[in-house]
Amino acid sequence: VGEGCQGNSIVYKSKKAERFHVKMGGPGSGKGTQCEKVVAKYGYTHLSSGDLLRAEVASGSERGKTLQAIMQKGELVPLDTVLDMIKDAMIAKAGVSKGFLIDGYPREVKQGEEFEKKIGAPCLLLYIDAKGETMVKRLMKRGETSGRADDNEETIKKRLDLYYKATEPVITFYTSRGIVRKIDSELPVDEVFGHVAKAIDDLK
Ligand SMILES: Nc1ccn([C@@H]2O[C@H](COP(=O)(O)OP(=O)(O)OP(=O)(O)O)[C@@H](O)[C@H]2O)c(=O)n1
Ligand SMILES: Nc1nc2c(ncn2[C@@H]2O[C@H](COP(=O)(O)OP(=O)(O)O)[C@@H](O)[C@H]2O)c(=O)[nH]1
Ligand SMILES: [Mg+2]
Repeated sequence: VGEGCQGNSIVYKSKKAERFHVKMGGPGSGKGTQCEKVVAKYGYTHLSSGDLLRAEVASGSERGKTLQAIMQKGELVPLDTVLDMIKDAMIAKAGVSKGFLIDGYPREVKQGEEFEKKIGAPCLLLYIDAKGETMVKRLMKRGETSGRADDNEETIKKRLDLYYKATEPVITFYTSRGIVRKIDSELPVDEVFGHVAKAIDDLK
């Protein structure tokens, strides 16, 4: 789609001057919560790779069954599957979107490289940072009502391990490009959002 700029949230800028923001951070750090607020204020299109995958599972398709087994174990779905879903969702909105907010992708450095080859380079990565113990506490609480098969103690531990091993290096990768804004997510939701909004406004 485009060319341009930088990702735990990443903002991409395309040839058409659309913007692509990427939001990253560990499971339960508050990405989804902050994305909703960004959508309300800036009107960007929110693409959560996890939500796209869960929609495929909910459809009951054969592919969804395979995905569910991977997600229940807290492992990563193959790169091409997620990238194709994001790309299709972006193409569907390309004409009408003010910009894209990509949540929970890339999960590993290789995914980031493929995203740039097929879609474009981001110009802002919002890194929503919370402590491991905070993320576990939030996810256990969310699990009381989320109905998500992966919000249980055993899978949460695996998701966190994989986050530190595979996903944190993505942040290091984009830090070297100077597009990362680290946001402290231990603060109350509205204060976190104040910092998120400032990072986005600073791009303008
Ligand atoms: N790019 C992605 C996004 C998600 N997943 C799979 O979907 C699960 C849930 O992803 P997501 O909804 O992004 O959850 P988390 O970031 O772990 O937590 P949260 O919903 O709280 O953001 C992951 O554990 C993983 O199995 C994946 O493989 N690749
Ligand atoms: N105390 C507190 N809780 C939060 C904050 N952000 C999110 N949460 C809660 O933490 C849980 C995980 O948040 P979510 O947005 O789903 O995180 P994600 O996994 O990164 O997408 C939810 O139950 C939220 O209500 C925050 O800034 N402060
Ligand atoms: Mg989420």
